[in-house]
Amino acid sequence: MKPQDITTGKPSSLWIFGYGSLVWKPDFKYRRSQVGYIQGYKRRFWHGDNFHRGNDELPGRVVTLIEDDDESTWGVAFEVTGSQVEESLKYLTVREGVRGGYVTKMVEFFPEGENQPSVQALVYIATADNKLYLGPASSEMIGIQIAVCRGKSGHNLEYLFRLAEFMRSSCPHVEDHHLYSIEAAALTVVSYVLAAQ
Ligand SMILES: N[C@@H](CCC(=O)N[C@@H](CS)C(=O)NCC(=O)O)C(=O)O
Repeated sequence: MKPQDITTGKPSSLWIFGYGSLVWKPDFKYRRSQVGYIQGYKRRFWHGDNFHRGNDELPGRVVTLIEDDDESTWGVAFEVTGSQVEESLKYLTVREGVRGGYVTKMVEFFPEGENQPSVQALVYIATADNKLYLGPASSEMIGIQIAVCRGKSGHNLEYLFRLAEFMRSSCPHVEDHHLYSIEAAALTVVSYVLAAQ
């Protein structure tokens, strides 16, 4: 049972699992963070984004989680405590929910390293019934789409490259073929554009 504030009944601490922009841009105050993974999901660039990294005419591509019992997804969990709980949830409700179309779920988070106990963590997932959901496409097509999209938070390429940078630096043992094949496709587009200039 999660510790609750006896006056408000609200949780006095909460873990929030990030696997996309949250791993490099949480933008909320937290007590501590921990690299680790969740089981039963794979990360895919199958969600559309018409605000942060795209617009209505050219929606960008961002990540969501797809259920798959044989897969796991690495990212970062952030522990928020006290007033940070309400502040982070209020912020993420807008960033992830209102603007991103994500819904919340509780999952089991496994910190990296020996003998670290798992914890329950809140995660934001965009499901296939979401109006922004784009679904599967080839790495080449996703790379091209990312290479030409930008939104209010910046270029879609930044979103892709920073996630790839996080995985290489913090999870070098993880071979995320989906992520790195899209990165390679986007870099090919960028190299063609630069060569044509
Ligand atoms: N929920 C995932 C994905 C989050 C995500 O990438 N959400 C987008 C909303 S569509 C976002 O916050 N983008 C901010 C940005 O791109 O700077 C996570 O835990 O990291």
